[in-house]
This record gives sequence, C-alpha cells and structure tokens, in this order.
Amino acid sequence: MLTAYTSDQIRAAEAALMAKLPEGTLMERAAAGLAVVCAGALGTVYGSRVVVLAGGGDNGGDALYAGARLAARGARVHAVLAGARVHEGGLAALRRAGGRVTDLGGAAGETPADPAGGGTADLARDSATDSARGSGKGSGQGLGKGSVQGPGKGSVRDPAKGPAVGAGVRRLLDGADLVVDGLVGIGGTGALREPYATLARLAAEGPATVVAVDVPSGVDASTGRVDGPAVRADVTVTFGARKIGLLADPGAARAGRVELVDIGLGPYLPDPGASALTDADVALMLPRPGVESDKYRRGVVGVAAGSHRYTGAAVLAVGGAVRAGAGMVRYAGPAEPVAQVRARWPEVVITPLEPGEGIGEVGRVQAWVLGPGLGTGPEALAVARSVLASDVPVLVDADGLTLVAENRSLLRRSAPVLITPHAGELSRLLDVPRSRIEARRVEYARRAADELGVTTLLKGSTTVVAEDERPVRINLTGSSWLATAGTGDVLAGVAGALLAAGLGPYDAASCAAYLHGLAGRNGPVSAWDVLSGVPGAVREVMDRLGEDDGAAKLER
Ligand SMILES: NC(=O)C1=CN([C@@H]2O[C@H](COP(=O)(O)OP(=O)(O)OC[C@H]3O[C@@H](n4cnc5c(N)ncnc54)[C@H](OP(=O)(O)O)[C@@H]3O)[C@@H](O)[C@H]2O)[C@@H](O)CC1
Ligand SMILES: [K+]
Repeated sequence: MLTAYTSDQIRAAEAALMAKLPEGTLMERAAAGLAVVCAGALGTVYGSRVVVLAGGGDNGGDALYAGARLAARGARVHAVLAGARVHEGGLAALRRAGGRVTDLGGAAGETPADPAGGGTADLARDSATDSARGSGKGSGQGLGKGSVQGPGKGSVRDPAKGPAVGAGVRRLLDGADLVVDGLVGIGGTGALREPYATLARLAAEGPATVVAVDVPSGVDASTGRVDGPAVRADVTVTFGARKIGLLADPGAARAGRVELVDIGLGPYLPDPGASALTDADVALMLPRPGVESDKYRRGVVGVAAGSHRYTGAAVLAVGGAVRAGAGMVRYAGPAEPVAQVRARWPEVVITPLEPGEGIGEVGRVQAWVLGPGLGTGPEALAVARSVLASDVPVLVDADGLTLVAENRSLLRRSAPVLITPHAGELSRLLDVPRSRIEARRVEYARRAADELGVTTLLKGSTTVVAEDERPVRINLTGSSWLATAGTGDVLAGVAGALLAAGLGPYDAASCAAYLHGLAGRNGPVSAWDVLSGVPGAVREVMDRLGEDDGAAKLER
C-alpha cells in the first residue's frame, strides 16, 4: 500500500523529528537525495547547465543546497531567486561552490550581471527591471533559520504584479539542461504570485528536464489542486512521505515520476490521509474460490440496467460482473436489453420486467448494480426505488445517479451505497460546477461521501474512492484510454461482483478501479476490450502473490 499525506500531517511529523536532530539535518538529507536524483536526470553532471528556481522558503533552501552539490561536481549552476527573502545557508553554500545568482525579488540584496557569459546584457536589463522591485510580501518571518530579509535596493513596486522576469532569465531557462523547481513546497498557499507564476510557466514550457522539489510549484500538496500556472515536472523528489497532491490529478499529472527520499520521518507519521493500492494489496483482497465455494458463496450480483433505448449498457454492466468472477449474475430489465443480455451472456439468470414494475422477487442477490442505461423516467424510478429498498449493498451509477440526485431520500437506507459518478454526475449531485470538481477531485469525493452518507468512487483522470473516516484511496492504474463510451458500465459490473463477493464498498470500489485500469491500460481500447481484459487483470495481480503465501490469506 502506498501512503500519502497532507501538508499539515507532514509538518507535524517533521516537527517531531526535527526536535530530536541537530538543526539543518533534515534539509541536508533532503538536499543530498535531491542532488542524487538531479545527477541521475542529467547523466553527466560536469559541464551541464542547471538553473535553480528558488523561492523564499525552505523549499528554495533544499534546491540551493542541491544546486551547491551539483556545482561542486562541475555543473554550471545558476540560481534565480524569486522571493523577497531567501534561505541564507543555501545561498551561501551555492556561492561557495561557484554557483551564480540572479535576484528577482530582492532577497540577496544584489543583482549580479550574468557571469556565465552570453546573457550579460540581458541580465543587465533584468537588473534594471529588478531595480524597480520593492518589498513584496515576504518579510522574513517564519523561516527561523538563516533567511535574509528583503527588500533589495530600489523603489517600491506594485506587490500584486511582482518583479518582472526579464529576457536574461528566459534565456537561462531556454539554455538549461536541468531546471530545479524550488519555488514553493508544502508551504505554498493559493495560486502562485508573480514572479513565481511566470517562472513556473516558463519552466513548464521550456526544453529542460524539470525536477520539482517536494511538489511541483503551483500544485496544492494536500489535495492536488491547481489554481493557476504550475510547474510540469519530469521528476518530483519528495521528502519523508508522498503528498496527496502527487497522486491525485490535476497535481499528479504535473508531478511526473515521483521519487521518495527517506529523511527518517516514518516513525512520526500519523495514519495517512490517502493511500493507493498495489498489486499485492488487491490480490490479498480479491476473493479466490476455494474447495468449499459455490455460486452463492462467490456472490450473486443483480444488475438493474438498460432500457429499450440503451441496451448496450446492460450488456456491458452484466459483462463486467461476469468477467470479474461473480458466482452468478441476475439481470432484471425490459424486453430489449433482456434479448441482448441473453444473446451475449447465456450464463446470466434473467428476470424480464414489465414497464413500471420494480424488481420484485428475483431470487437471492448479494449486491445490486443500479443505473447504467436505465433511463430517468417513471419506469426507471420504479426500478430504482425497488432496488434501493432491498437490504443488500447497492452500487448506483449513471442514470441511477440522476434519479437519486432528484430523489435524495432514496439514499437513506441501512445497507451500504456505493456511488460511481464522473465529475459531471457529481456536479449534479452536489450542485457544484463540474470544472471545480475536476480541479479538486479529492476534496469533492470526500464531500460527496460526507454529505450523502455513501461511499464515493469519483471516476476520471484520477479515480478517487472516499468513505467516511477512511483515507481517500487513489487509483494509480488508470489511463486516458479508458475515457471511452461504456467503460463506466464495465466498471460498475466489476465493482458489483466484488460487493456481492463480500468486499465492503470501499475495498470493492478501489479494487474494481484498479483492475479496470489494468484491463484498459494498453490503448486504444473499447469498452468491450476492457471487459475482455478483466480476467487477465485479475490473474495478473494474483500471480504476483506466491501461491503459498496467498492461499491461506485469500481463502474465504
Ligand atoms: N520542515 C522540514 O523539516 C523540512 C522541509 N523541507 C522543505 O521545506 C519545504 C517547506 O518549506 P517552508 O515551510 O519554508 O515553505 P515553502 O514550501 O518553501 O513555501 C514558503 C515560501 O513560498 C512562498 N509562497 C507561498 N505560497 C506562495 C504563492 N502562492 N505564490 C508565491 N509564493 C508563495 C512564501 O512566500 P511568502 O508568503 O513568505 O511571501 C515562502 O517564501 C518543504 O516543501 C520541503 O521542500 C525539507 O528540507 C525537509 C525538511
Ligand atoms: K517545488
């Protein structure tokens, strides 16, 4: 299981650890790990051109110390100081190692011309621009170790705009082999201000490999939220523990490969704010039939899906449940999808429903999948009411979500409910704009679980599973290939099979998302391809566990 934390959780753990160590130890560990990853990204350190973007906090300190290490190995390191203050120790170390500095925010009290050659005139122009800088917002408070205070020389500028980023800095970034993003780490709040925002944008657009320090600047470390320009890193070197924003989109898409540097935080970490399953976790949770198994013990799934207009959704949802290894699948629906399901899945037990009829006595079912292609009219509502009136877990998807958005009281039941919306469906359920949900996936998955009293699987660029008082589960197997019609119906069927097999909604949802992602990873894929890939995905994760250590734990 991978674990991830909010900024506050990391800070609390760091404070506890720091109290036991000489000052500067953690930053030294962080910078050493960072420099190793940077060196690996460069290949050849000697003679390479490295630009360090350093903000005014400890994130900038990490970057400057790592820059010093690279400079000591022969890299041509140039730091661009963005803040009105700077980590003094890091700056001094960089200078000692021969690194150069351009000071945009006034932190170092000087703005040298570019001694690296080639950009002197431009940097002189930067200096001229910079001489108009003022105090900015930073006032040196809160750092506690070795910061110097801005402002530099010069007259007061408009703090809302910040100092301009001149052509010299742009040229530096264009000519760099590696950019180290030490603008903002877990201390970042809100959208990046200038000149951080411009530097982040230039780094993201430029040709150099970008290594982000702790988190890509502009990404909210606790949630993955991105509210404006943000660095787009090739690698993010994160310290002590993963931050949630590195696993959840849109932040995750900005982070590139995530390298975790151990700084000794482990014993001080609380329960994680988020987690992500691995093959082994899924294999241990998945039901594996034993000698005692029969179809009922393996789980009977009921599927209430499809309509005379949408027959395919029924076929796909039923198929997801069949291929995920349900003991038995029962299908209840109108004549048209019944004919389709019967033709595709002869193993399914079918109950045709008359218009307006609820599910009635269909026989034993251990979990229901409700909603794909069901329609939203009175006939669909009758089916939804009858399914939600049962006393077994119900997964509500697609049209089922539209129905419950208009009839919230349907969700008041004692057996579990798992909802599987995409951002658009959740926007209707929570009455929040879709774009806001897409930018804050973790937050809104949690809110849905909380407000609606259900387990929520929020589908999309990163699938997130939220349940009250549990860490958010972030799925790491997803792929953009899955964004194609019908894949959601398959996912509903897979999760339904796992619910029926006895997994709680939180585990069923996260295992289903995991398998579904594996099944669809080699695109382009159709929903039918994903369906067909599910048994292979199940086998793949199970094969990762040795038969010996798996068998005892997995027998149900
Ligand atoms: N603690 C430890 O033991 C260890 C911590 N470590 C490292 O410390 C990092 C945390 O350092 P931190 O707390 O100094 O905060 P940090 O991320 O540098 O941000 C503060 C700076 O950003 C600025 N700023 C903020 N928001 C902004 C915005 N929207 N737009 C623009 N600027 C903005 C803010 O400016 P201000 O508001 O003060 O003007 C201030 O200058 C952590 O991520 C890790 O890298 C490692 O060394 C391991 C040991
Ligand atoms: K950063």
